[in-house]
Amino acid sequence: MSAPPTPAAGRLELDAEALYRELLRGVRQMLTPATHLAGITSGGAWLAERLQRDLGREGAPGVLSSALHRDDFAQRGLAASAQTVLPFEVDGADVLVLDDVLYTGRTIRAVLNELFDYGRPASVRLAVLVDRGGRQLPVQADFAAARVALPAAQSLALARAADGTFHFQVNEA
Ligand SMILES: O=c1cc[nH]c(=O)[nH]1
Repeated sequence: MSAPPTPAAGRLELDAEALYRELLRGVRQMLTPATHLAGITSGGAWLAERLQRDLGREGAPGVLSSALHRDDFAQRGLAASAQTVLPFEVDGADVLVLDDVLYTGRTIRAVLNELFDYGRPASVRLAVLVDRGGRQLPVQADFAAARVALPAAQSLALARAADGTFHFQVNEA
């Protein structure tokens, strides 16, 4: 159900607002009334917040932080990043995890551990704005609004303007 691969352009042009609309369409098809959205901080949490609103859902979505379960915790320590907030009962829940960019799969592994610290969900699915390949773990998205191939030297992250609109930040290492 994911979009076909987008050919990697020499100069990457990713329209985050267009991809958001594609994500909204995909997520709408994945939802049941019992599904809870939970976004990975920070880009995924922004996506979940806007999706929750655009889907006309009550309350706030969950926020998941990978900080406590990162496999490089020893090197990085605890960054002053947002904390996990899950405003629903995790036991038995159907959880749809949102993230901006799926890359190695390590963040997803970490937030799954985080989620299971709060309970035993009935199911967990993953929807992302961009799948950039480069997986190091057996993780896949149930929905990706776009698939792109990027050189390892480039980092890609979602940014949010003051008016709430999205764009991508591409950085050369
Ligand atoms: O656990 C994690 C998550 C993201 N990136 C890493 O290198 N490790």
